[in-house]
Amino acid sequence: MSTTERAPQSARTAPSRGERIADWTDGRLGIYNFRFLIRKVFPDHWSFMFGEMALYSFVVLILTGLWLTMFFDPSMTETVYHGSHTPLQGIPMSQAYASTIEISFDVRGGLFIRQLHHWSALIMIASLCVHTLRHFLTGSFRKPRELNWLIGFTMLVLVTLEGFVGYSLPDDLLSGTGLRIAEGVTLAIPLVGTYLTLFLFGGEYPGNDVIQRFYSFHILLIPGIVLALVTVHLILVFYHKHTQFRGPGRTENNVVGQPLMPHYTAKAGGFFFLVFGVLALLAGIAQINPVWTYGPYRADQISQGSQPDWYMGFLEGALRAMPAWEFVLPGGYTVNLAVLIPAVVLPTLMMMVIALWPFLEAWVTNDRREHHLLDRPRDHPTRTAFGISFVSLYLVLFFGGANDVLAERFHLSLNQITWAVRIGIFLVPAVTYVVTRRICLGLQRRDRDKLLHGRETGRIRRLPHGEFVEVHARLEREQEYSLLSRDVREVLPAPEATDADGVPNPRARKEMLRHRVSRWLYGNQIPKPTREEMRHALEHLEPGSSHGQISPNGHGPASSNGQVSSNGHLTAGGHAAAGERESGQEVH
Ligand code: HEM
Ligand code: HEM
Repeated sequence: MSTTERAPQSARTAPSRGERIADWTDGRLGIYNFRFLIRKVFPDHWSFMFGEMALYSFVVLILTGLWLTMFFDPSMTETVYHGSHTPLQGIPMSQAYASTIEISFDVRGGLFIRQLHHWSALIMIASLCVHTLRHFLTGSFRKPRELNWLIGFTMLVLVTLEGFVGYSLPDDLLSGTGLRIAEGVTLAIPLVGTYLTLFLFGGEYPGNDVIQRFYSFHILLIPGIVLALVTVHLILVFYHKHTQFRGPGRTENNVVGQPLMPHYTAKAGGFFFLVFGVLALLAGIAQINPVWTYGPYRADQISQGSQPDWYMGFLEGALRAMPAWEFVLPGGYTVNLAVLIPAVVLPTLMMMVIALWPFLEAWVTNDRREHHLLDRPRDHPTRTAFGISFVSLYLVLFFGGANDVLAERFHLSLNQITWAVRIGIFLVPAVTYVVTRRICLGLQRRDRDKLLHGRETGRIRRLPHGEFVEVHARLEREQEYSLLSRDVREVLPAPEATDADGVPNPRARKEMLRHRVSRWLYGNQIPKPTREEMRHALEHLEPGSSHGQISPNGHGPASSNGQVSSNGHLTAGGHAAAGERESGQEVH
């Protein structure tokens, strides 16, 4: 029985308008059940902002794209230009091109919105590349995020395609040149190439349909799929919770950061306007895709010196570097290696490597644990070296795509540049791989050194026999803890060819392969100092300044900037509680 007496009707205050609205909405949508989201915790790290940048650019793309649909006419029907841009007066062109010129010169704010749309596309794809690289280098793709990695990867491919389809729409000379290449590449795909070309172009190139078809893909199909995938992607980020870098108070079982309301929402909101502002500034002052200078597409002309958008540069470079190889199969079927290898096989291989890497790593390590703590790139020298050498290959191909511009600007021979690119494709990634790996191992060695020999204090001490030495002090406990908590993977043991009874091991070949790949990934690492080594080292080091104690269970001191853990508790003194993931238990 309740002992609380009901307040008289007159003493109860009437619910405010806000409460009434909240009550009404809750009655229909059950929003009160989602109140736990308010305490959802987001860790803080600058590298997490690239995903947000991509997201905000996507929002700008949708808004500006909607606006452009009101003025753009995706028709290839020929018209004669009579608008306000005098150099094009009286020139026959498609309505798509004429409407793009009209958007640029006659629609109020048109050029700004077109440029905003284009700049957002460039920045979105650039942020996505950095976003992908950061996930790769920190190992955030490991269990349970493999599926989210695949979803992200699909979006990367789709958004790149969306960009290409987008800048094909204005039907100017540059877009037509790109479309001509796309047609050649589609035709070179064995078996299905001709059918695909027919589907895209509706007949002999350039046909009358391609712009109309690309338009449907561009404004409906691709953005629709990307929007759906982004939603699932973000729901999964919420569901898995964010990863975080190792540090005091951070474990595989908690998330330390700031809650969604009000901190994260305020920060994310501010960041949206920052991204929007920078994009608007670029659109306002930096010219992009001046289609009126290229002229309308004509099949007997190609655009000279103009370049595709940056994200297509690597494909163009691969095509330009490839020798003109082809052979004819019995029956008269020509296999065009000059196009097939650089534009189909190479990008497919590159994409497969990105998409399947998480599964390769999981298979090699036989690791079925969940990972919520991120690796520092140096702690995985082989993975990091592989990722950076991949980027270097991308860059070589990218510069190869600009071989004509480079030749003209630097007064070099086009053939020499092409040969440099051909050699560079093999040499640069190999050298980058070796150098990056050595740098990572060097950094690991430096970390070990800092742990065992402390940090330099800048204070010189004179010993009784006259020698001068610099005093080394113990690292700060937080840093010491972060360095010591590094996850060192073991190389899988080589399998025995036979068991104790001499029976051959049927899985020996598979296990040997696994052993070799794991040796490649995890072999030759710099070991962490052992407990004994640390104890010995600390006896000789001056005690450093400390902001906390390393707890006996090795969790280290909690962070001291007033952060909360996933269970939303803020512990006394502003220290974060290392609660169990979502369970609300405290470990400390
Ligand atoms: C990831 C999303 C998107 C990307 C990467 C993208 C990219 C592009 C690019 C690079 C262009 C060429 C712009 C230029 O003329 O210089 C373009 C044109 C266009 N886009 Fe998008 N876009 C995206 C989404 C959308 C959406 C959602 C819509 C409509 C709802 C849209 C509508 C248009 C229209 C109408 C044009 C032709 C007008 C023009 O060329 O100025 N876009 N897009
Ligand atoms: C339209 C494209 C994309 C958008 C809007 C997007 C957005 C985001 C955002 C806002 C986050 C949370 C913040 C962060 O960790 O950076 C995130 C996390 C994540 N993204 Fe993406 N992303 C996209 C594409 C990709 C791509 C291309 C990949 C990888 C191939 C990827 C893999 C991931 C993973 C694995 C996470 C979870 C990481 C963690 O919890 O630390 N995403 N994404």
